[in-house]
Amino acid sequence: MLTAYTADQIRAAEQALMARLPDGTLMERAAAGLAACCAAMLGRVYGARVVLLVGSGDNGGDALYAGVRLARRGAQVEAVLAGSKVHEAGLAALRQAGGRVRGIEAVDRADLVVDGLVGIGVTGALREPYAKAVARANQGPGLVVAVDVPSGVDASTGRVPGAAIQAHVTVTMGACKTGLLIDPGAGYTGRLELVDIGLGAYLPDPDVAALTDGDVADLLPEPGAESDKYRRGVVGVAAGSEEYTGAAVLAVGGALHAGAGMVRYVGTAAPVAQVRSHWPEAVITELREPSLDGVGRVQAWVLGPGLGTGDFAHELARRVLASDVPVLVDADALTLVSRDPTLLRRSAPVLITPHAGELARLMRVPRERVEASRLEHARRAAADLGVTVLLKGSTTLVAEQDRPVRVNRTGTPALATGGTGDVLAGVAGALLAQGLSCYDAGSCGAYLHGLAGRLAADGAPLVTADVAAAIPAAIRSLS
Ligand SMILES: NC(=O)C1=CN([C@@H]2O[C@H](COP(=O)(O)OP(=O)(O)OC[C@H]3O[C@@H](n4cnc5c(N)ncnc54)[C@H](OP(=O)(O)O)[C@@H]3O)[C@@H](O)[C@H]2O)[C@@H](O)CC1
Ligand SMILES: [K+]
Repeated sequence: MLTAYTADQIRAAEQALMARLPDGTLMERAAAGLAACCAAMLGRVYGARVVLLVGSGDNGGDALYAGVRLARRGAQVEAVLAGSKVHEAGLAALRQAGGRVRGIEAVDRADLVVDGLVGIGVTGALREPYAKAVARANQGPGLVVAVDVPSGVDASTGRVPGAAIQAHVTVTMGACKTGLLIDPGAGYTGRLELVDIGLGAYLPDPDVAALTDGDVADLLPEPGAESDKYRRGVVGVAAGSEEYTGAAVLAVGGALHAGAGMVRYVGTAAPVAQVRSHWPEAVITELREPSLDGVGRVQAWVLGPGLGTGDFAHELARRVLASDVPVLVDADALTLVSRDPTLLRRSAPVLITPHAGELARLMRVPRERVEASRLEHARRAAADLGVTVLLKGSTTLVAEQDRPVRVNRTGTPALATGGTGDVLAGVAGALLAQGLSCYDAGSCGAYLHGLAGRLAADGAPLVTADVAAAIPAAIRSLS
């Protein structure tokens, strides 16, 4: 599990650790780790041109002391001092090691730019001259390594209120910061490298966490020898409509490939015909009325993809949500719920799976506000609605009250095509039916869906049906 922390949590841990160590020890450790990463990026240190962007705080200090180490190995190190003050001891050490102070034009001929403008101490949008320095470094020819956090990214939230460094690599000190995992900040981070400075024992419960292959393998249920279809979980799928038949096919496909013991599909004539021809193994009830009479037992429901938003869909949603099993609420069902919030008054668990626009509608805020502060809105929706929230996007978040928000890091831009959300709903619904909590089903579902998207795309555009088909390969790839 990759865990991440807010700036306040990091600062508290650093203070506790620093109290037990001689002055300067942590910065020395940070600089040593940073210099090693820079050397690895450069390949050959001797003769390389390294430009340090140095702000007025300790983030700049880290950059200066890393510069000292690189200068001692023969790099030509130049420091651009952007702040009103500078870490004086660090600058003196750099000068002594042969480093020079230069203007910002130095970045135009750098092999490597080390961004030490601001770290966890930033507040608000970058001021001048930092913002101009950032723009020039981003356009320059050199590789860019961010110290601790790309300057301009809020370490605690991932918000990017103005200019920000676009890093190839971010070398983060002690522990990962939340803002490096959450968009838009995650998009500025590049490859993430963690330098151990001994903070581990002083860290509290994480703010956010990202699952790894091993975590997901441990969380997924393993069908034992005695498993029958009921024990492996029966998932009900209420999706598709006369207008939208494909969503039903994709949601059922996602559920079947994610290990559901059985899928019971309910829908009207047109989607029923499609589901029947694609998935002969699905057990189908054709609906003339919005009723679940005679549908049989399920352990969880997937509700909403392509369902429509008329009276029929509303009544069917009401009946599904009146059941006493977990329900995953997606797509059109989210529209129904935002129009009629009483639908969510139930005691069994609910997992909602909105994208930013759908969450904005549910929370009655502008979409841009959700996009800019995804973490805050996912958390708030979970608390206000009393449900588990899976907020889709380039980094999908799963929020539940009093738990670290789970961030999914397996996503791929290839998945930004129509219908992939229907597959995800089926996958996560199948995991719910197999007994996973909303929190685990949502985060494992997003993880597998991302892996399957990568396998299905394999460097080329993908066909959505291939994502469902790649779920078993994604599960096999975990071990
Ligand atoms: N503590 C430790 O043990 C360890 C800490 N470590 C390192 O220290 C870093 C934290 O250092 P920090 O606390 O000095 O803050 P930091 O990120 O350098 O920024 C503060 C400066 O930024 C400025 N500034 C703020 N907002 C701004 C804006 N919008 N636009 C422009 N400027 C702005 C503000 O300037 P001022 O307003 O004072 O002019 C202030 O002086 C941390 O990320 C890690 O790299 C490691 O060595 C490990 C051990
Ligand atoms: K930085």
